[in-house]
Amino acid sequence: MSNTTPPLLELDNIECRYDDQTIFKNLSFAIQTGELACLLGASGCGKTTALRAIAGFEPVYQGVIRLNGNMISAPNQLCPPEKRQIGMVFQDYALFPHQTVFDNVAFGLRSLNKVEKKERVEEYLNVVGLNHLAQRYPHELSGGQQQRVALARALAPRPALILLDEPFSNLDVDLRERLSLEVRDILKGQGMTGLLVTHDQHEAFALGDKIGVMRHGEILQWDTAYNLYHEPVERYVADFIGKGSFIKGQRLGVNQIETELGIVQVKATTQNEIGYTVDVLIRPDDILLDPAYPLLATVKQKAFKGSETLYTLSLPSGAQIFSLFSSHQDYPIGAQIGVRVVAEQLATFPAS
Ligand SMILES: Nc1ncnc2c1ncn2[C@@H]1O[C@H](COP(=O)(O)OP(=O)(O)OP(=O)(O)O)[C@@H](O)[C@H]1O
Repeated sequence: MSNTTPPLLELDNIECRYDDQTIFKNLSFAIQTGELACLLGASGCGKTTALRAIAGFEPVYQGVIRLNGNMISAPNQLCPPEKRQIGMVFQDYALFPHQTVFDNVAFGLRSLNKVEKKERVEEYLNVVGLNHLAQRYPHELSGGQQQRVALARALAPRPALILLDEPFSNLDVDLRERLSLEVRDILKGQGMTGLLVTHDQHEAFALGDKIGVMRHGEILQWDTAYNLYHEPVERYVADFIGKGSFIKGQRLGVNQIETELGIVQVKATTQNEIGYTVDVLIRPDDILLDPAYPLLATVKQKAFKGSETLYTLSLPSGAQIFSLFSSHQDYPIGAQIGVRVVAEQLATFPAS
């Protein structure tokens, strides 16, 4: 999408507070039409507060929030939540327990007549694949089905934006991953723009086109899952996203580092001068098993993951790295195996 397209949602230097506690200052990001974005961060970093400010449940003390170019929040100016054209899906589903699935989805459709309402509810129950359960009550549904009803209810009024607040965290791990991919397909199928907040990176990876990693009310990196994983701009992001470890190296050139794993290619940076020691981020998938390679690593731990096994390997210096090998390549603890780096453009950080 061209940079000149105005974003559907724009947060411009937002500040939110609870009494005298500032949760964030100068929070800025934008979401383009049709994009699914995600705020990812540890508990307490301010994700839900940001979502509530966008929904109109929290005032802003500085900055402006715009939806479709229109100001919806500014200091002392708050467009009411029900007038924002924003749908919400909550962690606890928030379905009305004494209403059927049909009536739950019909909740936001008061402006439609009976026939239109029936058509609209059926359309969105169809979208989430639950038309056959229209007359059930929430307690007669599984957690995944309840969350699909909540999604249908949020989508039925055809909002401009949908906000999802940790929507899968009450579900078991398998279902969580399956449902997040399913919800992504549903939202993409509807051309919907969405913002998810979560502390679960797998959920964020499954759903988000763009992910903002937050810490203490600040977005450290707003990027694709691939870039957050392979090209983190901050050490915190490197640690927070995925598995990995750091090994020491000496800079030979702008994009070459000498390490005990050999000379590795890194992203060009002017961060450190030639000869300086840096920390190189090594992800498990950067390491290849190569029996012919002279560098031997010792197996310290192994965790069977089904199709792959995650090995913790110790290098001659004592530094530890992780590596994912096919589960057919089975090595006992204590075995010595040849390994080498296969990745290019590894990320480096000032030595700790
Ligand atoms: N209503 C409130 N009154 C006062 N402080 C609050 C209120 N809601 C949240 N906070 C505080 O604001 C900070 C940010 O909370 P927020 O819920 O936005 O974080 P979060 O990243 O969504 O965390 P979690 O993942 O645990 O939901 C926390 O320190 C929290 O204790």
